[in-house]
Amino acid sequence: MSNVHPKLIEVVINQTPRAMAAMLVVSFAYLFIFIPFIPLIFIFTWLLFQIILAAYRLQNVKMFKEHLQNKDTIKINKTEVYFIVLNVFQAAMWAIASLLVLAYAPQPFEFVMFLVSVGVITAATLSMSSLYKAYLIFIFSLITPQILIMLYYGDEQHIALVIFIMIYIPAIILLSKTMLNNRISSIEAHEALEKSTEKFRQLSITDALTNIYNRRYFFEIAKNIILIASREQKCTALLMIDIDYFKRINDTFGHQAGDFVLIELVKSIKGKMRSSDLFARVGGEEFAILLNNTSLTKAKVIAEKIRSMIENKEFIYNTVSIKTTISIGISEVNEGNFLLENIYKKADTQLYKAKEMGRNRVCP
Ligand SMILES: Nc1nc2c(ncn2[C@@H]2O[C@H](COP(=O)(O)OP(=O)(O)OP(=O)(O)O)[C@@H](O)[C@H]2O)c(=O)[nH]1
Repeated sequence: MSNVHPKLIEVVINQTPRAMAAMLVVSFAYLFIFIPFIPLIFIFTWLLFQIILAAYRLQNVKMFKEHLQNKDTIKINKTEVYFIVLNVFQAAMWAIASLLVLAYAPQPFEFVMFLVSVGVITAATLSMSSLYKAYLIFIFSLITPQILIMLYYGDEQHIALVIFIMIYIPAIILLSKTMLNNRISSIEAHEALEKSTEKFRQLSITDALTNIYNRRYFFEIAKNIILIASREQKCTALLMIDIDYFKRINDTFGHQAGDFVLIELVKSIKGKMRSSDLFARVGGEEFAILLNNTSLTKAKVIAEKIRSMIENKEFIYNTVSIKTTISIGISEVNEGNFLLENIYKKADTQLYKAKEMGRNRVCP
């Protein structure tokens, strides 16, 4: 990414249109104040350039938006350089405005231009200090001609203003730096909060042992999937899987070996699933798989593949080989059966049947 945080660029994107509107208001005020003194051709050409510059700066903001969206670092950096160039031009326009006043308007109108520059710098502190480099270049390009003009007059009042600006500029830079640091801290705090919220969300929907979804999340999401499937008239099937005689594994090899079998079994089944399927641990050694876009016939084939894979698998725990089997009950979503509770109950009944029929089998 660019050296500047995208959120800081977003601040500039939001502020620039307002800053341009204010800049044009001040430009028109300049026109009305100095029209009696400055030749029309100069003052209107100057105003025209200000309007063109404002249009370019709005276009610059659009480019920032586009490149931020595409996360195109190189183009963001280029747009930042373009932003700085446009700001230097903007500062130059105010320098030209001051020179026109110097050349055509009587004293003490140069003070008006001085105040305008101080006003523009103050506004820029609010609108563009997020792009700090650009901001510093802008304020120095804007204030240097003013200092030179004040020094050119050289009397007490003008020198007093130079002294004022020598105090004001460091103060406003300090203020802008504080504002920038506060913005960065609040962006970082916001990001940290988003990360921990996401982490908590993940924890709240995931089973800690097997890392697949938990029962609560399964019921939450399965309802929506079934609703969409029934609306789109797509078939969906539910597999209920239970490990056979799992208690024996715990009793024979220990609880940790049981945990190991659960983890490895989940990994193996996961390898056979599509990303659109919903796989969850719904009980101690009980799992549910909602197969999206799958008919009962297809679900039977998938269930049989999973069953035989587990039957043939050796779970090697600390050099000890553990063998196990699973029983699977199936039910499908159809016109008369699209309530999750009913579908779940049906699959559970079929699972119970599979157990009764001797286990290690699929019961549709
Ligand atoms: N290691 C381990 N065991 C668990 C976990 N959750 C549940 N169990 C055990 O799973 C076993 C389930 O036993 P039962 O409900 O009797 O079922 P089973 O022995 O699998 O027999 P059938 O289901 O009838 O084939 C119990 O001993 C539970 O303690 C877990 O997270 N880790």
